Amino acid sequence: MEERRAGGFLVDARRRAELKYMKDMWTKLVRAVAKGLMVRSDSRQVKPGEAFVAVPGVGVDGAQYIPAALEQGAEWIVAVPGTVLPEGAQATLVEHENPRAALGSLAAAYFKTAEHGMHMVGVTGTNGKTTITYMLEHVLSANSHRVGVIGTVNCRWPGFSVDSSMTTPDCWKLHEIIANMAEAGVDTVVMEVSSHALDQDRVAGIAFDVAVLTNVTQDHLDYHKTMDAYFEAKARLFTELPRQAKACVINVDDSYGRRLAERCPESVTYGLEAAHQPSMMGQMQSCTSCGIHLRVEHGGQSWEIDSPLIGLYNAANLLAAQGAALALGVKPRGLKTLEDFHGVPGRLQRVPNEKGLHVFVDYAHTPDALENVLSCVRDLDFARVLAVFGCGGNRDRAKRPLMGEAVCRYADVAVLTSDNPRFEDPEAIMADARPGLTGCVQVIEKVDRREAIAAALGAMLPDDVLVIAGKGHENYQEVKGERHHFNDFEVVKEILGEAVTC
Ligand SMILES: CC(=O)N[C@H]1[C@@H](OP(=O)(O)OP(=O)(O)OC[C@H]2O[C@@H](n3ccc(=O)[nH]c3=O)[C@H](O)[C@@H]2O)O[C@H](CO)[C@@H](O)[C@@H]1O[C@H](C)C(=O)N[C@@H](C)C(=O)N[C@H](CCC(=O)O)C(=O)O
Ligand SMILES: Nc1ncnc2c1ncn2[C@@H]1O[C@H](COP(=O)(O)OP(=O)(O)OP(=O)(O)O)[C@@H](O)[C@H]1O
Ligand SMILES: N[C@H](CCC[C@H](N)C(=O)O)C(=O)O
Repeated sequence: MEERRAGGFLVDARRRAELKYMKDMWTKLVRAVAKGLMVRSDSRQVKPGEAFVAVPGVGVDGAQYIPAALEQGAEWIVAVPGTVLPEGAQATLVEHENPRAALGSLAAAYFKTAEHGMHMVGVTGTNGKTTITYMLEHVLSANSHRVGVIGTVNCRWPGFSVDSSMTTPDCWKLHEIIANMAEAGVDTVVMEVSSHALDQDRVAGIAFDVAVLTNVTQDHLDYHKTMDAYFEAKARLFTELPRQAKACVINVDDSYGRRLAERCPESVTYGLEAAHQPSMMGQMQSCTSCGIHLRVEHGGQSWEIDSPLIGLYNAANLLAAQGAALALGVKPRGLKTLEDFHGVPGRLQRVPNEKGLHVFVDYAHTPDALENVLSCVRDLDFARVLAVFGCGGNRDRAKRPLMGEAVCRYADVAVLTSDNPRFEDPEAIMADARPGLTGCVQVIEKVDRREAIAAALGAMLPDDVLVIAGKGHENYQEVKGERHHFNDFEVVKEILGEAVTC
């Protein structure tokens, strides 16, 4: 047998022939998919003649469903090297080191993703993704782009909107949405890219023109285990070919942002702190309950933005949106349209009421977000700060006491309750958060979220402010796999005995 040394390994002729065969089969499969062959990653959906990609899942290995896919009539199986099809199987096996990435390539071939010629913008980071996508949609639409948005709240384009169940949809679905957007005449897609999605190659097959990093603070350690692994998942959007974006917009006020910027020397770096020498520098002229007045310097030019949004973190979000818009060719004078941007549903959204109470609904569900939103209202002209919060079940347990600490630091009254307990015991989740509340001025605990909101409203005095955190736009409470209708905004209005008008 002929043997040759290659890259330090012994490669025999048979293996080389096998590799060539696999490459040919892969090319044949991609061609067939480009012509309309359907690909499934769920065996239950396979129809005769189709292809099945066996994805090594987080919970279960898709390879165990190969026999089921064959029974359903799959004629192509894509699986990791070393997979053996059951005896007598008629299907063609195509080996791929990374079936999730293979699924992305096949989806791109099926939906002709690269041919649409759309601008693709990906926004990642622990907090601020949704806010920035809304800002970008606003400024780009005002500058003659036809924008489609994919994110936590919904997936939308002019004349169409559907609620989301995930921040970043599964790979095949994502390519399908992009194809639908192209058909509807969208020229720019602005999407949130979660760390889960990056880790699971849900954005495989998509070439980003612009990538934005907002910040990396504690969340999702149940999944990523360490902050470093969490950061590396996010970094894939910026540094890993072929996902690598052409223009990178990075927040260097954040320490992980600074780390990422070192790996992306050409990036637009933004920040509010001169010490970090951002290429796009924001200088706060004022930040009050009336809004933000921001001066921006970039590329030898400077301009000012007067935004009705409140909170220092929104100044950072405005910088991110501007950096991405500039990268897409918007001129500084076109950025002025951000002054008419009035906010995102469920993000520091006021609940107007006849009693004149200062009540806000917000989506803060991480320690950093709570810190940001509560410090923001603390600095405004209210008397006491009251905060209702809970921690999500089947998510990062380690963030729970830290969320409590963040609330304790800024709230005079902390109201601990439930927020999507999922498959966990809500009382046990509250017990995890409780240690963070030691030393709080006043703590109220109510496992039932409606009762918690009622208690907080009942404890309010006229000049107080109440932030109901964690659910934002969500209209459900998820318990044991079931979503029960629940919306903080509506619940406040119901408790106050008022009709919901917006
Ligand atoms: C924990 C997690 O992230 N799970 C994601 C993961 O699922 P998985 O790998 O565990 O899939 P699995 O259920 O084990 O199945 C493995 C494979 O076997 C296949 N299968 C399964 C059963 C069967 O009979 N036949 C069959 O072929 C499945 O179709 C799958 O391809 O891969 C799936 C496909 O992409 C995702 O839908 C799924 O997201 C679940 C639903 C989820 O809730 N994820 C959350 C945590 C999430 O991703 N959240 C982020 C937002 C985070 C944030 O920033 O706040 C998001 O982007 O939404
Ligand atoms: N730049 C920011 N830095 C820190 N906190 C922020 C920032 N922007 C928004 N927040 C806080 O985080 C909450 C969630 O904001 P947003 O929905 O924009 O983030 P997200 O990254 O999309 O969150 P998710 O990944 O859970 O969908 C807001 O309600 C606010 O409390
Ligand atoms: N995308 C986030 C949303 C959390 C929202 C909050 N209400 C919760 O349930 O913890 C997650 O799935 O972790």
